[in-house]
Amino acid sequence: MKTVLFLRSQLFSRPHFARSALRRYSGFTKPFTSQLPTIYALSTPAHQTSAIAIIRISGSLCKYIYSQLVRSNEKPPIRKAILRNIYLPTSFRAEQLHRQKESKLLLDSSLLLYFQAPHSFTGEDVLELHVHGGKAVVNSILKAIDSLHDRSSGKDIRFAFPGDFSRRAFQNGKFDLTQLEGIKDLIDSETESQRRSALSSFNGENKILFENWRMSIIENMAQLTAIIDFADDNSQEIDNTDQIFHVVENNITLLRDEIITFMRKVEKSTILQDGIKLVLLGAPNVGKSSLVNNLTNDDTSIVSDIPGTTRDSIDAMININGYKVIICDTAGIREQSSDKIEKLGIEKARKKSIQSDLCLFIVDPTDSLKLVPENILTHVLSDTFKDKRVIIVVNKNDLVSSGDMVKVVNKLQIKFGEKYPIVSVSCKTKKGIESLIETLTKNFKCLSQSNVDSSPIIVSKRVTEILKNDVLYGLEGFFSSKDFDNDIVLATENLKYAADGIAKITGQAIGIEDILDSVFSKFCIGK
Ligand SMILES: Nc1nc2c(ncn2[C@@H]2O[C@H](COP(=O)(O)OP(=O)(O)OP(=O)(O)O)[C@@H](O)[C@H]2O)c(=O)[nH]1
Repeated sequence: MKTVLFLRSQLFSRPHFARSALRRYSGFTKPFTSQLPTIYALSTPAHQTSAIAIIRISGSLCKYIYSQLVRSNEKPPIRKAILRNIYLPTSFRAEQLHRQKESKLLLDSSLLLYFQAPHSFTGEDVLELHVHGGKAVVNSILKAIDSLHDRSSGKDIRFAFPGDFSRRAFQNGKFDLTQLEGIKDLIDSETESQRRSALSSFNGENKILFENWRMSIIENMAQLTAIIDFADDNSQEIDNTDQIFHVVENNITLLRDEIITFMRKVEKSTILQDGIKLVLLGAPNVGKSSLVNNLTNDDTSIVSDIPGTTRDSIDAMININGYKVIICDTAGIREQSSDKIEKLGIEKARKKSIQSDLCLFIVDPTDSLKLVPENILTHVLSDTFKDKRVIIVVNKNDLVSSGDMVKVVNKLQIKFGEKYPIVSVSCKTKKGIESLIETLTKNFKCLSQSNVDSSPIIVSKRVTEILKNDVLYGLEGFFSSKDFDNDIVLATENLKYAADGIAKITGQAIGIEDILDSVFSKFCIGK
């Protein structure tokens, strides 16, 4: 019976911290973080001059700070922007008075916004100062807030640590960890596709999904626990133990498959964060560097009519139609090269093209005899290139007639078959560049999405590791209990391991301080 009690207590008594931390703050009690110091930080980039800079303050001393800075006993209006003069606070002024003769030292005239707990990002009182973005203005106001710290009179005010505001939002149940990581990803997004893929975490879609998974595991654990209960209770019999186990097994199989599909989607989407590796390959002088420059709108590569100008691979991070792309211009591959450095460059070009996600093979149609050099044909048709995405780009279409272009395309189709799309462009006139970008975008979509309709999903490395090492590990452990004659206790233990894993992801687990430290240390100050 001991086992049953153990399982039940594990099953039905949720971690106290998790329950209290995630319970939506009702507004009738103080925020869970009310005992913590009031924090402040510059929430816009530091050490930069801008029209406006935003200083954010969160905690129970917001109103006090407000009254000291505006030198008024009025209450700040809630969620209403107001223009106020900001002065050096009295405490600070006292030590400065011998230098400054004015009775009120004006620091700035700023827009102020006050959010009353719990209706703020952190769940605490929050005061935002939209000050003029000069370094001196910002520094003087930060110093002024700092001067109000006086622990002896209970005025505990300190500069925020990285991720402090988000941590409080989590502690007050405003967001779960996946949502906060989503906000971080959203802020870090450099391209449109990254922004879109951060949304599933940010808008709470993933949170709901993970919670459903956890509830499903717990429900199945409950069914198994019932078997243990009945088995121990001699007065009742349970004949269909195997049947119940079978139902649970089916449920867990479906869940495991769902999690694996989710992880595949995430894996595909990571390419959006890392950048799609696009390599340009071709004989010397076909226009590789010109194409890089056309796609980047920049002079990233040196363009010259001397064959072999690019002797090494050049990487550049560019944004093509909302996708982060690491474009690599390589040394032109030619059969005979006596130059040692050029030879090394050619070898590197081959390697880079093998490691790429997508390869653009550029050809020059003006010399149909040298259209596809033998060594390049062998390379592209080799086994290492078997599953590679390749687009054949016929450059310099301004130099050939449309009739000749048809012949060139036919010739390419004979050599490569119908496997690769062929796009004709001119880096000189820009004709066809739009259509090439369209073809590229279609390929980027396929590379980053499991199917065209599904949106890419980005979750943190922390989440994928827990899904793999805890959740799937626990579920696999459940299946292995079959080898032990459907050992129900072992099966339930494994399911619990998986459920606890999900609790770690969302932040519902006991002893999550370490997890919190690791998550929020990656945030910036002021976030
Ligand atoms: N007419 C015309 N000339 C082009 C076009 N694209 C490139 N060129 C010219 O072709 C020459 C070679 O261009 P690059 O871009 O340096 O060629 P590359 O393939 O990078 O050359 P390597 O560095 O030798 O491998 C330059 O003189 C370019 O101006 C085009 O579309 N039309």
